Amino acid sequence: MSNSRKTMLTGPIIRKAAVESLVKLNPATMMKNPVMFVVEIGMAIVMLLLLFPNLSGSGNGFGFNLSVFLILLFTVLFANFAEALAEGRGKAQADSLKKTKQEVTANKLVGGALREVPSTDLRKGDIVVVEQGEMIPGDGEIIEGLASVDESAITGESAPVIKEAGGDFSSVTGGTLVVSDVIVVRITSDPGESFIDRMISLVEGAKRQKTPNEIALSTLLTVLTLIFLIVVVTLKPIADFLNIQLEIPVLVSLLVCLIPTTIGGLLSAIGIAGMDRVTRFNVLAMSGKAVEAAGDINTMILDKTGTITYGNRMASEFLPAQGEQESELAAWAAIASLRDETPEGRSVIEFTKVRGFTFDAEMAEGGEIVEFKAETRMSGIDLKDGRKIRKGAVDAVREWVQAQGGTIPGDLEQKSQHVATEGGTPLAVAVDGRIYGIIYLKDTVKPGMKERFDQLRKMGIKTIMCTGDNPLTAATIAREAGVDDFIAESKPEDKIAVIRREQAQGKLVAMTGDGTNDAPALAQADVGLAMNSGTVSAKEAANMVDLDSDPSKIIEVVAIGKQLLMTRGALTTFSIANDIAKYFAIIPAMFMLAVPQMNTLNVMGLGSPLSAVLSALIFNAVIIPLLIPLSMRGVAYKPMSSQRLLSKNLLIYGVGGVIAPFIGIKLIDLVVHLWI
Ligand SMILES: Nc1ncnc2c1ncn2[C@@H]1O[C@H](COP(=O)(O)OP(=O)(O)OP(=O)(O)O)[C@@H](O)[C@H]1O
Ligand SMILES: [K+]
Ligand SMILES: [Mg+2]
Repeated sequence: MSNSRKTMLTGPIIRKAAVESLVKLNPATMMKNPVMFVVEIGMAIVMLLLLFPNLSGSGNGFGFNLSVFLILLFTVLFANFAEALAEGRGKAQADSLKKTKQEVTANKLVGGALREVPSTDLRKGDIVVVEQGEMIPGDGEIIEGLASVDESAITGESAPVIKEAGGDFSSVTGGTLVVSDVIVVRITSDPGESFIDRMISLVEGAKRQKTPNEIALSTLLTVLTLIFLIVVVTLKPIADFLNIQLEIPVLVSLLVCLIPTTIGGLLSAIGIAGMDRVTRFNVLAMSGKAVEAAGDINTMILDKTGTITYGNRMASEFLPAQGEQESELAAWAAIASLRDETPEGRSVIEFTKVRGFTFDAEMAEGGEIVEFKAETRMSGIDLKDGRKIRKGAVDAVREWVQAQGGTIPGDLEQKSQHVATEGGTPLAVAVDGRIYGIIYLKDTVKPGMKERFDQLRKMGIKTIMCTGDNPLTAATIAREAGVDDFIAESKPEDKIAVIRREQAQGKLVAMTGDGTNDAPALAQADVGLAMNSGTVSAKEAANMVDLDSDPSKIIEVVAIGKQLLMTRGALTTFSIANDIAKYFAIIPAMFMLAVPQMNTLNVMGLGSPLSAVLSALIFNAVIIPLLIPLSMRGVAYKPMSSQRLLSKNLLIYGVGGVIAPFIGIKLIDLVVHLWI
């Protein structure tokens, strides 16, 4: 994983955050966080009383008021610090990304000749030539050639990757380096809209918008704050009427202790840190909403090949049909694969050679290539002499042969079933109306898949495996990997159908994809994770991009999303439970201040009424920085059902939240009482 994305909380980031927390005191900024804004106003009122002591009546003395003022100031600063710290890490990443975004000279193709232009002048649709040792000047798609590209600037992965025209590995990113060969690239983004630009603004949080969940929660917190504000403000005239003296700094302290300052101070840090965890995992989420949606996923759609299995389906056996020769089957299989650049195609040629079979490569010259398509599930070549050669999914080839009036060998079914029950993929090979036999493509389920699917099941997530393979292979792999359900012989449009079906039942669906034909499904899914190696259209349709191009990462992304939602829930519970406990410290103290005979209310045995108020206020302030590490790291997460999670968290953070202030305030009071 990238070093730049592993940015730690270093000294400079912490120092910058400290300065930022002062800058954020600006009321215009504070207003965006109503809970903390109320604290700031309270602080301003107490400051006025400090400056103009005549404004209030007798008062509890300068020392007390100064203490209240300072504690309130630190309460706001702590909250600002939490947010600045969370933002700081992103800004540091953005800085390191900006360094990679240097202007380079591009070789633009204009009217058949090359012209040198600055990369910033490139527009969508321009064609550039990039040679060995040169930086790719902008995002684009290779239209000619093949090259190995060092993408470490964005992925952090130092091993170069092969990029080539056509297919699913044709997209290149500006700022990455061509380490060998030459490619012709069609630019696909205008200046300022490139992938790196988007990455920078994402990690910088420039375009950070509150997610629907966050908005709902902050609305709730604002309403709570308003209610307490009204309660506390009306307390004053009532007390005056009863001739009970309630000092303004005490009322402000009461208010600040009652309103949900802990979660109010940490809320945005939790959200930013959640996004940050995803980024450090080398996944780019286009919005916080996408990350949260990942946490709420009910259904996950996974490809078989490359996601659940390694995906390097290799030819490993030729099974000639009855009466056919293995050598002939091998030769036709190889000729059908001569121009098939898929891993499957290459492996057929490779295997034919390994087995020592020969074939006449010249036969293919002048022929018309039939590329592999997920829709037809076949590939091959139409020879110059009129013969048509195909290899592909057994049912597809069978239909193709029958359509030409050919016959189907009696043992075809049994042989392909044999391959399928072992979890392999059978490819039938045919020339015109004659089927020569079957190629056995082997693939292996990635280790640890069963455990991961078990975890998903515990989280209550249903997994559906989609594959273009036949039902028997699909069933074997599904069983081996432990997915809940599978769809075999699926075409790209079937994925959309599955997603729509699940969504119609009110489910949130996640999927991964890389090809152009995955793009509509990626857009339809609530969480669409595209592979960085994939096509531009797939990446644009998705709301997340995995820079490491590992489709099975979707499982961890869901876990990170869940952790974000849980962290927010846990700290909200803790915060509100805390406030409840504070009543017991501060309300008796208030009345004891006014009516000393009410000493029996001092259930916590606190030193004095004034030290009780200050201790509650200090606890209220320091709990914020104490919880910063938890907000940034996220609460510990074990896969289990939402129901169990909820009750577990209510127990830990609810009960813990009620108990903690009693202990904390009591301890603080022991020290504070020495001064007051
Ligand atoms: N290069 C190829 N030439 C001919 N047929 C192929 C080739 N590659 C795959 N096939 C056949 O086409 C079917 C569909 O392939 P496709 O890659 O679309 O889906 P898949 O890899 O099986 O499923 P997924 O990638 O969704 O897990 C395969 O099961 C196989 O039978
Ligand atoms: K509070
Ligand atoms: Mg595939």
